[in-house]
Order: sequence, then structure tokens, then C-alpha cells
Amino acid sequence: MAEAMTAPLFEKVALIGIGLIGSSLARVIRRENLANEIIVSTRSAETLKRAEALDLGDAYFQDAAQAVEGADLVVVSVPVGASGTVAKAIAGSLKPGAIVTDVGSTKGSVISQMQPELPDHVHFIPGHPIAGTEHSGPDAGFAELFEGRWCILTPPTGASQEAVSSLTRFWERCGSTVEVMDPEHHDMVLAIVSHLPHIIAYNIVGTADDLEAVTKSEVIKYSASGFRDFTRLAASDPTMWRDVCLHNRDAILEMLARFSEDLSALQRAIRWGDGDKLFELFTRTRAVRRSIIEAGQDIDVPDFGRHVVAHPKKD
Ligand SMILES: NC(=O)C1=CN([C@@H]2O[C@H](COP(=O)(O)OP(=O)(O)OC[C@H]3O[C@@H](n4cnc5c(N)ncnc54)[C@H](O)[C@@H]3O)[C@@H](O)[C@H]2O)C=CC1
Ligand SMILES: O=C(O)C(=O)Cc1ccc(O)cc1
Repeated sequence: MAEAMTAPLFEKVALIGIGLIGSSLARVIRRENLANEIIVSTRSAETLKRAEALDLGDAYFQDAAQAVEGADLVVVSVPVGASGTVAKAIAGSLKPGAIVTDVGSTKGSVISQMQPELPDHVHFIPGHPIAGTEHSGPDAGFAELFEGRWCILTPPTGASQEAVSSLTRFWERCGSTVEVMDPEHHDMVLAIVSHLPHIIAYNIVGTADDLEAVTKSEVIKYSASGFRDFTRLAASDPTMWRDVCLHNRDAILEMLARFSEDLSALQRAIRWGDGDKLFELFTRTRAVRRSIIEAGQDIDVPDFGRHVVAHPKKD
């Protein structure tokens, strides 16, 4: 009975892209015995060599088409702007009945890039683990990344329930809880909870960096304040976040417009000395933080930090 619990879910898994997310998957797949064979593929020869040195898989291919041959599960973990190129490259080599999924931070755009390229004989079930760090590359990954996190699946209408269940079981064995959602809803929700915070962080750190010409090293010197939290997000991978901004454009612009209005109201309250308004807002936002902690959804940042320090960026 115990053996059935730990039996591999897939015979052969192909991981296309072996950065933070792909390499975390490789590690958890091996640790949890989720597949008999792990095939690793990535565009750059240097990254592929590094993945091999880290012993992340059983076979390594620069050519994604070769990598997916005979695979039961294909996980595409590349910057969202590269999804269409990858789908086109693998389309002709996919095994009938294979599940093709991705981990991209945007869903509408990934679906419109990948869906038209993929053959009808595969099950395309897009996904997004809500788990990550500001680090990238194969060294940055770790098997525990998905533990206690959400993973959102956005299956197209008419998708095979069996394929959705199979992918759900996979993510559950990685430690995540799965939620199914429409891609449009996903993109709107993620715009406010993930994309905007990163954009705001990039902006505030950029502004401080511009000011540094005037204040010299004071930005670094006094950064053990609120600014430091923003610098972690603003250290995230530039390619990944450029693609997120370009590929969730409408939802991000809508949220940014709302954010700007609220910022103007805050600016007005400060200008006119409206202490009540400031106090009311700060009390409301403090309650949001408390409910996140009560729901057990706060990320232990120091622990995260400690772990990723041991796995510095390498891509
Ligand atoms: N970094 C994070 O915290 C999270 C990222 N994601 C999503 O996961 C995906 C991957 O992100 P990371 O692993 O963080 O990125 P990463 O930069 O660590 O790794 C990306 C990988 O894709 C490869 N790659 C790039 N273009 C390629 C192409 N055309 N063909 C084949 N391989 C290609 C790179 O060589 C690298 O191995 C992105 O779509 C991102 O939006 C999702 C959740 C969290
Ligand atoms: O590092 C952080 O705080 C993150 O927010 C990680 C992250 C980045 C992108 C995603 O699509 C999901 C999670």
C-alpha cells in the first residue's frame, strides 16, 4: 500500500527551461519519485552544462523537440515571451496523449501563443505555481519551493478531466494546493497581487537610484529600512519581468490606473494634513497583513533569504 502512494506519476517528464522553476521541479520530481525519467532541455549550452553538473536530470538536450520525444508530461518553464517559440519547436515531436503544461506568470498570453501551435492529440493544461524568489537560473532552485503554496491551473473548456486530475496530483505531490481558474481572472488577480508590487518596486528603486547622483551612497548606507524590502523584488530577473509586463499589459494598465488614483488621494491627504484619512487607510492595510498571516500565507522571508543565499543566481 505504501508503495502505491509513492509510485511515479509519469514514466518520462521533459522540463523545457531549467532556471529557478524548472530546476526546482527537477529536484522535487526526483526527491518525491514523481517520474522514472527526467529529461532536461534549455536553449543555452552553458545553462544545460550547469544543469548536468548539478545532476538535475537523466538526459540533456539543447533541442527541445528531441527532449519531448516519448514524454508523458512536458513542463515549459521559460520566460512567458518565449512560450510560442517553444510550442512551435516541440509540436511535431509530442507523444499522443501527453500532457503539456507551463508555469508562466501570465496565462492569457501564454495560451494564445501556445494553443494554436500544439497538436490536438495532446492535453494542454496551462499552470502557474504561486511560488518563487528573486533569483534565477539552475542553481537558484530548491525542492521545497512549492511546499505550502498555491498552484493555479487554467484548463481550456473541454479539457480532459483525467489530464487535469493527473496534473493536480503532480502539483499536490510537489507540496502545493491546486486551484482551477479562468485565464482572464488569473491575469487580473495576479496583476494586483504580484505584477504591480514588482513594478512598484522596480520604480521606487529606480527613483532612488536616480536620486543617488545627488545623495551619493546614502541610499545604500541607510537601506536597512523599508527600502530594503523593495530592493529584493527589484532584483528579480529582468527578462522574466519585461515579458510579464508586455504579456499582461491590459490587466497591469488597469490596475496601475487604479493605483495612481489612490496614490493621488493619498498625496492629497498628506498635502492637506488629513490625518484621519491617513490613519483610516493605515489601519485598514494593517488588517490586510494580519489576515494574510492568520491564513498562514505569509512567506518566511528570512528563511527564504537564507536558502537562496546558498544558491546564487547562475543563468
Ligand atoms: N521566478 C519566479 O519567482 C517565478 C517564475 N514563474 C514563471 O516561470 C517561468 C520561468 O521563470 P524562472 O524559472 O524564474 O526563470 P529563469 O530565468 O530562472 O529560467 C528560465 C529558463 O528558460 C530558458 N529559456 C529562455 N528562453 C528559452 C527558449 N526560447 N527555449 C528554451 N529555453 C529557454 C533559460 O535558459 C532558463 O533555463 C517564467 O515564465 C516565469 O514567469 C512562475 C512563478 C514564479
Ligand atoms: O519573490 C517573490 O516575492 C515573488 O513574488 C515570487 C513570484 C514571482 C512571480 C510569480 O509569478 C510568482 C511568484
